[in-house]
Amino acid sequence: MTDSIAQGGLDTEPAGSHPPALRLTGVNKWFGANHANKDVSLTVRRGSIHGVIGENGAGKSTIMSIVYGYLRADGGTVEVDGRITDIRSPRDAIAVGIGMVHQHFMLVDTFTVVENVLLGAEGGATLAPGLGRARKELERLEHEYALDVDVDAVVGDLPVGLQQRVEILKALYRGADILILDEPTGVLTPQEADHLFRILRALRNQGKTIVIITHKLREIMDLTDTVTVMRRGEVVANVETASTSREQLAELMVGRKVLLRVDKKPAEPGAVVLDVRALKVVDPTGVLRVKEVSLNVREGEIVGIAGVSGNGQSELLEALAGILPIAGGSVRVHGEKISGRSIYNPRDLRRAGIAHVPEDRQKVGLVTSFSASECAVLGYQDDSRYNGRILMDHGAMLNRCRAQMKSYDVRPPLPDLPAANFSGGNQQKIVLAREIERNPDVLLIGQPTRGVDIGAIEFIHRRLVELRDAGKAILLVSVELDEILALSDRILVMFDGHLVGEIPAGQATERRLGLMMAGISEEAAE
Ligand SMILES: Nc1ncnc2c1ncn2[C@@H]1O[C@H](COP(=O)(O)OP(=O)(O)OP(=O)(O)O)[C@@H](O)[C@H]1O
Repeated sequence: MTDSIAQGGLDTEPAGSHPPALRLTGVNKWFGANHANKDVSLTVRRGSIHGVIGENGAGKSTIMSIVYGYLRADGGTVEVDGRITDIRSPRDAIAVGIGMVHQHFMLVDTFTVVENVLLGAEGGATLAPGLGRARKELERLEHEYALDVDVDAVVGDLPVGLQQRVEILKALYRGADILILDEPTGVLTPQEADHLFRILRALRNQGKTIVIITHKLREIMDLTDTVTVMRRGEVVANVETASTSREQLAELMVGRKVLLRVDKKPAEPGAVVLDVRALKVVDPTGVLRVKEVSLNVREGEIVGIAGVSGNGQSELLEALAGILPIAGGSVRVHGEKISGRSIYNPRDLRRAGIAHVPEDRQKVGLVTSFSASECAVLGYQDDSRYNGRILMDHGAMLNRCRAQMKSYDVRPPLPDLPAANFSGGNQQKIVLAREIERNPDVLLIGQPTRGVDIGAIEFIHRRLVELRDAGKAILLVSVELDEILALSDRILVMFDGHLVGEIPAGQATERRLGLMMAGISEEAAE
């Protein structure tokens, strides 16, 4: 390990230089017996972009929640601009110039951008005299950092990427010099992510300091100046980005070498298992989202659906999983028609051999107030293995959950912990374990590795390929082109509710897919 990688290796300050924007020294945090942050020390230079990476549950969100005053540390110091600061609440954090953009935005949908920004800020949203001044200041900030936000728009009408920029605007308006972003690209399309990075670079160039938590090594390499790597609550490295590589960071994160590509042999597809014809799906607001889509998935193949989010692929998956009603067309599994019943019931689908890993694990995949062991049998409650004659067999559920936690390396391996208390990636593993371990004939899987760390991605991808090699049919929806390219044997591209093309995996390139995803034919792009 080189000197620059040693812990605290970036901590040297030449005499006479500015103090760092942020310095943490020996910060500890316990949740009961769980030591979530162990003597965490890191330094962030003023006017730099600093990345924080680490496996799921490594303690990244916890340490940043301490900096922002959501959590109290059990020891250690936080210095802002060279001064030890006691941050007891987000209000204290804002007062010393720290802003935070969360994964789940904290905006009022029915308010305009200006109103949202003023909400909770000095004076409040209803003080009319402040409104005019605030609008001017917001317009100035919006313009200075090219945020492209209409300050009079109603927030609920804005796409996710713009809502995120409203959060940035809000933090800047409150005087943030240090901006912390927790997995900001998890919910963005690639285009939105590019825009966000341009904004972050502009902020840095104006002297702001950015701390970004992400799982994506490509983002770390493209964007950051320095990186902190965490593992199991500890800092294992503080490095200059220019002196490291994706491979080295992956190894530091996971503690072993990680395969950054999927190792798989060519598919040997068999008979058609899932056969979808002229499927139409209308969303709950009455909009036709899937427009006569036909596709099939055979035994032993992974079919990937690529597309910019919002083009109907999520609704397609949800309809096949029985969550959204089918407005037209047919779905057959092993030749037997399963659509068109009066009640389209997810339980019937499970009986037909379909398993589903939904895109939104928190809303659909789990009940976050339930324990992990309850979540591990969700949807399979009538299985005789867990269902006693009157009540659920708690012992059997615990054993099942423990076994799944072991084979999927869920941390912490505590079946009684509420699902809400697991980190995002570990929640995802709980859902995956439940659905994959059923050994389904058809697996419908949406965004399988969203928010999941690199070691777990390797694991999940390997599991999916094993399932394929065992002759199962897998339909994958992902907005991550890397993931689609790495896993799929055939790739279908969806645009505006239609399938606009099919490419065998060997012939797919990012450029070709990107054009099709944007609705541009290859001839037109030549
Ligand atoms: N409110 C809480 N109560 C109990 N344990 C918690 C709580 N919040 C976090 N933890 C635990 O603390 C540890 C660190 O979690 P944290 O969310 O900081 O991880 P992370 O590195 O941000 O993970 P991810 O990448 O999955 O978001 C985990 O073991 C987690 O289960």
